Amino acid sequence: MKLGQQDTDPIVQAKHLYLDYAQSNTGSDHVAVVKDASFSIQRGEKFVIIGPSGCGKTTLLKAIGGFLEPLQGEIRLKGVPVNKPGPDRAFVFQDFEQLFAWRTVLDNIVYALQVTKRIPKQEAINKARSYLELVQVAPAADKYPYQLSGGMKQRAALARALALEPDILLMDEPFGALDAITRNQLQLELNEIWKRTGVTIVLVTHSIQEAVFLGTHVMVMSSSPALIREVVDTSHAEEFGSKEFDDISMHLRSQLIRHETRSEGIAQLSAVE
Ligand SMILES: Nc1ncnc2c1ncn2[C@@H]1O[C@H](COP(=O)(O)OP(=O)(O)OP(=O)(O)O)[C@@H](O)[C@H]1O
Repeated sequence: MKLGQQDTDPIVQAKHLYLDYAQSNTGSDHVAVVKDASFSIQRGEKFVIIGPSGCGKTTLLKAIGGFLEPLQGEIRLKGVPVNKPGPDRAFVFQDFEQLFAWRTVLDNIVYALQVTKRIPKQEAINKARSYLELVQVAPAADKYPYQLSGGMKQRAALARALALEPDILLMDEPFGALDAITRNQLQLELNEIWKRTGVTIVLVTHSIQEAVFLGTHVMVMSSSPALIREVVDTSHAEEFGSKEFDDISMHLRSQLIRHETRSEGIAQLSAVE
Protein backbone atom coordinates (compact mmCIF):
# COMPACT_ATOMS: atom_id res chain seq x y z
CA MET A 1 0.00 0.00 0.00
CA LYS A 2 1.26 3.47 -0.85
CA LEU A 3 2.37 5.64 2.09
CA GLY A 4 -0.67 7.58 3.28
CA GLN A 5 -3.11 5.12 1.61
CA GLN A 6 -5.82 3.97 4.02
CA ASP A 7 -7.63 0.64 4.02
CA THR A 8 -10.82 2.60 3.43
CA ASP A 9 -9.44 4.32 0.31
CA PRO A 10 -10.62 2.86 -3.02
CA ILE A 11 -8.41 0.08 -4.35
CA VAL A 12 -9.12 1.30 -7.89
CA GLN A 13 -9.83 4.86 -8.84
CA ALA A 14 -10.41 6.02 -12.41
CA LYS A 15 -10.56 9.73 -13.12
CA HIS A 16 -11.72 11.27 -16.39
CA LEU A 17 -10.48 8.26 -18.27
CA TYR A 18 -10.44 8.25 -22.08
CA LEU A 19 -9.46 4.99 -23.81
CA ASP A 20 -8.93 4.46 -27.51
CA TYR A 21 -7.20 2.27 -30.08
CA ALA A 22 -4.87 3.42 -32.82
CA GLN A 23 -6.45 2.67 -36.22
CA SER A 24 -4.06 2.24 -39.11
CA ASN A 25 -6.68 1.13 -41.65
CA THR A 26 -9.17 4.00 -41.38
CA GLY A 27 -9.11 7.70 -42.16
CA SER A 28 -8.85 8.66 -38.49
CA ASP A 29 -5.86 7.81 -36.32
CA HIS A 30 -7.80 6.65 -33.31
CA VAL A 31 -11.11 5.06 -32.42
CA ALA A 32 -12.54 6.38 -29.16
CA VAL A 33 -13.87 3.61 -26.93
CA VAL A 34 -14.32 4.93 -23.39
CA LYS A 35 -15.07 8.57 -22.72
CA ASP A 36 -14.57 10.54 -19.51
CA ALA A 37 -15.04 7.59 -17.14
CA SER A 38 -14.68 8.29 -13.43
CA PHE A 39 -15.44 5.57 -10.87
CA SER A 40 -13.95 3.93 -7.84
CA ILE A 41 -13.85 0.38 -6.51
CA GLN A 42 -13.50 -0.38 -2.81
CA ARG A 43 -11.43 -3.24 -1.44
CA GLY A 44 -13.38 -6.48 -1.29
CA GLU A 45 -16.10 -5.41 -3.71
CA LYS A 46 -17.43 -7.50 -6.54
CA PHE A 47 -17.67 -4.76 -9.14
CA VAL A 48 -19.54 -5.84 -12.25
CA ILE A 49 -19.49 -4.00 -15.57
CA ILE A 50 -22.40 -4.34 -18.01
CA GLY A 51 -23.24 -2.60 -21.26
CA PRO A 52 -24.09 -3.27 -24.90
CA SER A 53 -21.83 -5.48 -27.02
CA GLY A 54 -18.77 -3.61 -28.22
CA CYS A 55 -19.18 -0.68 -25.82
CA GLY A 56 -15.74 -1.06 -24.26
CA LYS A 57 -16.10 -3.33 -21.22
CA THR A 58 -13.08 -5.48 -22.10
CA THR A 59 -11.12 -2.37 -23.00
CA LEU A 60 -11.75 -0.97 -19.54
CA LEU A 61 -10.66 -4.25 -17.96
CA LYS A 62 -7.48 -4.21 -20.06
CA ALA A 63 -6.74 -0.68 -18.87
CA ILE A 64 -7.16 -1.70 -15.20
CA GLY A 65 -4.86 -4.63 -15.99
CA GLY A 66 -2.26 -2.20 -17.30
CA PHE A 67 -2.36 -3.51 -20.88
CA LEU A 68 -3.68 -0.27 -22.37
CA GLU A 69 -2.43 3.22 -21.70
CA PRO A 70 -5.17 5.85 -21.30
CA LEU A 71 -5.34 8.60 -23.89
CA GLN A 72 -6.31 10.98 -21.10
CA GLY A 73 -7.06 10.67 -17.40
CA GLU A 74 -5.71 7.95 -15.18
CA ILE A 75 -6.38 4.78 -13.24
CA ARG A 76 -4.86 4.42 -9.80
CA LEU A 77 -4.41 1.10 -8.08
CA LYS A 78 -3.87 1.44 -4.34
CA GLY A 79 -3.08 5.09 -4.98
CA VAL A 80 -0.43 4.42 -7.65
CA PRO A 81 -1.04 5.21 -11.36
CA VAL A 82 -1.39 2.03 -13.44
CA ASN A 83 1.07 1.99 -16.32
CA LYS A 84 1.89 -1.70 -16.74
CA PRO A 85 0.57 -5.16 -15.82
CA GLY A 86 1.59 -6.56 -12.44
CA PRO A 87 1.15 -9.65 -10.24
CA ASP A 88 -1.31 -7.68 -8.10
CA ARG A 89 -3.87 -8.21 -10.92
CA ALA A 90 -4.85 -11.62 -12.32
CA PHE A 91 -7.11 -12.29 -15.31
CA VAL A 92 -9.69 -14.98 -16.05
CA PHE A 93 -11.15 -14.90 -19.56
CA GLN A 94 -14.14 -16.48 -21.27
CA ASP A 95 -11.92 -18.58 -23.53
CA PHE A 96 -11.49 -22.20 -22.44
CA GLU A 97 -7.96 -22.26 -23.84
CA GLN A 98 -6.26 -20.11 -21.20
CA LEU A 99 -4.07 -22.85 -19.78
CA PHE A 100 -0.77 -24.00 -21.28
CA ALA A 101 -1.78 -27.10 -23.24
CA TRP A 102 1.56 -28.84 -22.68
CA ARG A 103 1.44 -28.57 -18.88
CA THR A 104 -0.77 -30.42 -16.43
CA VAL A 105 -3.29 -28.41 -14.41
CA LEU A 106 -0.96 -28.49 -11.40
CA ASP A 107 2.05 -27.47 -13.47
CA ASN A 108 0.12 -24.58 -14.99
CA ILE A 109 -0.32 -23.13 -11.52
CA VAL A 110 3.15 -24.03 -10.24
CA TYR A 111 4.71 -22.43 -13.32
CA ALA A 112 2.67 -19.22 -12.87
CA LEU A 113 3.69 -19.06 -9.22
CA GLN A 114 7.36 -19.63 -9.95
CA VAL A 115 7.47 -17.04 -12.72
CA THR A 116 5.51 -14.30 -10.97
CA LYS A 117 6.21 -14.94 -7.29
CA ARG A 118 9.60 -16.68 -7.54
CA ILE A 119 8.77 -19.05 -4.71
CA PRO A 120 10.49 -22.45 -4.18
CA LYS A 121 8.98 -25.34 -6.14
CA GLN A 122 7.63 -27.33 -3.17
CA GLU A 123 5.96 -24.24 -1.75
CA ALA A 124 4.43 -23.55 -5.18
CA ILE A 125 3.14 -27.12 -5.39
CA ASN A 126 1.54 -26.90 -1.94
CA LYS A 127 -0.08 -23.57 -2.74
CA ALA A 128 -1.31 -24.82 -6.13
CA ARG A 129 -2.89 -27.89 -4.50
CA SER A 130 -4.70 -25.79 -1.90
CA TYR A 131 -6.23 -23.55 -4.58
CA LEU A 132 -7.21 -26.56 -6.68
CA GLU A 133 -9.05 -27.81 -3.57
CA LEU A 134 -10.70 -24.43 -3.11
CA VAL A 135 -12.17 -24.44 -6.63
CA GLN A 136 -12.95 -28.16 -6.43
CA VAL A 137 -10.76 -29.35 -9.25
CA ALA A 138 -8.09 -31.15 -7.21
CA PRO A 139 -8.81 -34.58 -8.76
CA ALA A 140 -7.78 -33.13 -12.15
CA ALA A 141 -4.40 -31.87 -10.91
CA ASP A 142 -2.40 -34.28 -13.07
CA LYS A 143 -4.55 -33.99 -16.18
CA TYR A 144 -3.73 -31.95 -19.26
CA PRO A 145 -6.15 -29.22 -20.39
CA TYR A 146 -7.38 -31.29 -23.37
CA GLN A 147 -8.63 -33.91 -20.88
CA LEU A 148 -10.91 -31.41 -19.08
CA SER A 149 -14.46 -30.20 -19.67
CA GLY A 150 -15.07 -26.49 -20.25
CA GLY A 151 -16.22 -26.04 -16.65
CA MET A 152 -13.11 -27.78 -15.30
CA LYS A 153 -10.87 -25.61 -17.49
CA GLN A 154 -12.53 -22.48 -16.07
CA ARG A 155 -12.11 -23.81 -12.53
CA ALA A 156 -8.43 -24.49 -13.22
CA ALA A 157 -7.97 -21.00 -14.71
CA LEU A 158 -9.67 -19.55 -11.63
CA ALA A 159 -7.42 -21.60 -9.34
CA ARG A 160 -4.35 -20.32 -11.19
CA ALA A 161 -5.51 -16.69 -10.90
CA LEU A 162 -6.38 -17.06 -7.19
CA ALA A 163 -3.11 -18.84 -6.39
CA LEU A 164 -1.27 -15.67 -7.37
CA GLU A 165 -3.13 -14.03 -4.47
CA PRO A 166 -3.75 -10.87 -6.45
CA ASP A 167 -5.28 -7.72 -5.00
CA ILE A 168 -7.78 -7.79 -7.85
CA LEU A 169 -9.23 -10.58 -9.92
CA LEU A 170 -10.19 -9.29 -13.38
CA MET A 171 -12.79 -11.56 -14.97
CA ASP A 172 -13.94 -11.09 -18.56
CA GLU A 173 -17.18 -13.02 -19.09
CA PRO A 174 -15.62 -15.98 -17.25
CA PHE A 175 -18.75 -18.13 -17.44
CA GLY A 176 -20.04 -16.88 -20.80
CA ALA A 177 -19.18 -20.03 -22.74
CA LEU A 178 -20.51 -22.53 -20.19
CA ASP A 179 -23.82 -24.39 -20.23
CA ALA A 180 -26.50 -22.95 -17.92
CA ILE A 181 -26.13 -25.55 -15.15
CA THR A 182 -22.34 -25.31 -14.93
CA ARG A 183 -22.60 -21.53 -15.11
CA ASN A 184 -25.00 -21.39 -12.15
CA GLN A 185 -22.79 -23.75 -10.19
CA LEU A 186 -19.70 -21.63 -10.80
CA GLN A 187 -21.56 -18.42 -9.92
CA LEU A 188 -22.48 -19.93 -6.55
CA GLU A 189 -18.93 -21.13 -6.00
CA LEU A 190 -17.42 -17.79 -6.97
CA ASN A 191 -19.54 -16.13 -4.28
CA GLU A 192 -18.29 -18.67 -1.73
CA ILE A 193 -14.66 -18.22 -2.82
CA TRP A 194 -15.05 -14.46 -2.58
CA LYS A 195 -16.42 -14.77 0.96
CA ARG A 196 -13.48 -16.96 1.94
CA THR A 197 -10.69 -14.98 0.28
CA GLY A 198 -12.08 -11.43 0.34
CA VAL A 199 -10.44 -10.77 -3.03
CA THR A 200 -11.66 -7.72 -4.96
CA ILE A 201 -13.33 -8.85 -8.17
CA VAL A 202 -13.97 -6.81 -11.31
CA LEU A 203 -16.16 -8.83 -13.63
CA VAL A 204 -17.57 -8.16 -17.10
CA THR A 205 -20.78 -9.91 -18.13
CA HIS A 206 -23.57 -9.70 -20.69
CA SER A 207 -26.08 -11.09 -18.23
CA ILE A 208 -28.09 -8.76 -16.00
CA GLN A 209 -29.02 -11.73 -13.78
CA GLU A 210 -25.40 -12.70 -13.35
CA ALA A 211 -24.48 -9.08 -12.64
CA VAL A 212 -27.09 -8.72 -9.89
CA PHE A 213 -26.37 -12.15 -8.42
CA LEU A 214 -22.60 -11.73 -8.30
CA GLY A 215 -22.13 -8.01 -7.95
CA THR A 216 -21.96 -5.89 -4.85
CA HIS A 217 -21.97 -3.01 -7.35
CA VAL A 218 -22.93 -2.93 -11.02
CA MET A 219 -21.65 -0.25 -13.38
CA VAL A 220 -23.78 0.39 -16.47
CA MET A 221 -22.02 1.64 -19.60
CA SER A 222 -23.57 3.10 -22.74
CA SER A 223 -22.59 2.22 -26.32
CA SER A 224 -19.23 3.15 -27.78
CA PRO A 225 -17.71 5.59 -27.08
CA ALA A 226 -18.87 4.40 -23.68
CA LEU A 227 -19.98 6.71 -20.94
CA ILE A 228 -20.73 5.51 -17.44
CA ARG A 229 -24.47 5.67 -16.93
CA GLU A 230 -24.72 4.63 -13.34
CA VAL A 231 -23.13 2.56 -10.58
CA VAL A 232 -25.83 0.65 -8.69
CA ASP A 233 -25.39 -0.86 -5.22
CA THR A 234 -26.59 -4.47 -5.61
CA SER A 235 -25.13 -5.82 -2.37
CA HIS A 236 -28.56 -6.48 -0.84
CA ALA A 237 -29.93 -8.31 -3.91
CA GLU A 238 -28.11 -11.65 -3.89
CA GLU A 239 -31.09 -13.94 -3.81
CA PHE A 240 -32.55 -15.00 -7.16
CA GLY A 241 -36.28 -14.26 -7.28
CA SER A 242 -36.36 -11.92 -4.28
CA LYS A 243 -38.16 -8.59 -4.69
CA GLU A 244 -34.85 -6.66 -4.43
CA PHE A 245 -33.29 -8.91 -7.06
CA ASP A 246 -36.17 -8.41 -9.50
CA ASP A 247 -36.44 -4.66 -8.87
CA ILE A 248 -32.74 -4.06 -9.47
CA SER A 249 -32.71 -6.32 -12.55
CA MET A 250 -35.63 -4.36 -14.02
CA HIS A 251 -33.97 -1.08 -13.23
CA LEU A 252 -30.74 -2.13 -14.96
CA ARG A 253 -32.63 -3.42 -17.98
CA SER A 254 -34.57 -0.18 -18.30
CA GLN A 255 -31.36 1.85 -17.97
CA LEU A 256 -29.81 -0.07 -20.83
CA ILE A 257 -32.90 0.10 -23.01
CA ARG A 258 -33.56 3.79 -22.34
CA HIS A 259 -30.10 4.87 -23.37
CA GLU A 260 -29.57 2.44 -26.23
CA THR A 261 -32.87 3.15 -27.95
CA ARG A 262 -31.91 6.81 -27.90
CA SER A 263 -28.51 6.28 -29.48
CA GLU A 264 -27.47 3.13 -31.29
CA GLY A 265 -30.78 1.35 -31.55
CA ILE A 266 -32.20 -1.72 -29.90
CA ALA A 267 -30.22 -4.22 -31.95
CA GLN A 268 -27.22 -4.20 -29.64
CA LEU A 269 -29.40 -5.14 -26.70
CA SER A 270 -29.67 -8.66 -27.96
CA ALA A 271 -26.27 -9.08 -26.34
CA VAL A 272 -27.69 -8.25 -22.91
CA GLU A 273 -29.96 -10.89 -21.34
N1 LIG B 1 -7.18 -4.13 -30.49
C1 LIG B 1 -8.15 -3.34 -30.98
N2 LIG B 1 -7.89 -2.46 -31.97
C2 LIG B 1 -8.85 -1.63 -32.46
N3 LIG B 1 -10.12 -1.62 -32.00
C3 LIG B 1 -10.44 -2.47 -31.00
C4 LIG B 1 -9.48 -3.37 -30.44
N4 LIG B 1 -10.08 -4.10 -29.47
C5 LIG B 1 -11.37 -3.68 -29.43
N5 LIG B 1 -11.57 -2.70 -30.34
C6 LIG B 1 -12.82 -1.98 -30.56
O1 LIG B 1 -13.13 -1.28 -29.36
C7 LIG B 1 -14.53 -1.31 -29.11
C8 LIG B 1 -14.78 -1.89 -27.73
O2 LIG B 1 -14.37 -3.26 -27.71
P1 LIG B 1 -14.48 -4.13 -26.37
O3 LIG B 1 -14.00 -5.49 -26.70
O4 LIG B 1 -13.83 -3.41 -25.26
O5 LIG B 1 -16.05 -4.13 -26.14
P2 LIG B 1 -16.94 -5.05 -25.18
O6 LIG B 1 -17.95 -4.16 -24.56
O7 LIG B 1 -16.07 -5.83 -24.25
O8 LIG B 1 -17.61 -6.01 -26.25
P3 LIG B 1 -18.35 -7.43 -26.08
O9 LIG B 1 -19.45 -7.21 -25.09
O10 LIG B 1 -18.90 -7.72 -27.44
O11 LIG B 1 -17.33 -8.43 -25.62
C9 LIG B 1 -15.16 -2.13 -30.24
O12 LIG B 1 -15.64 -1.24 -31.19
C10 LIG B 1 -14.00 -2.93 -30.79
O13 LIG B 1 -14.17 -3.18 -32.16
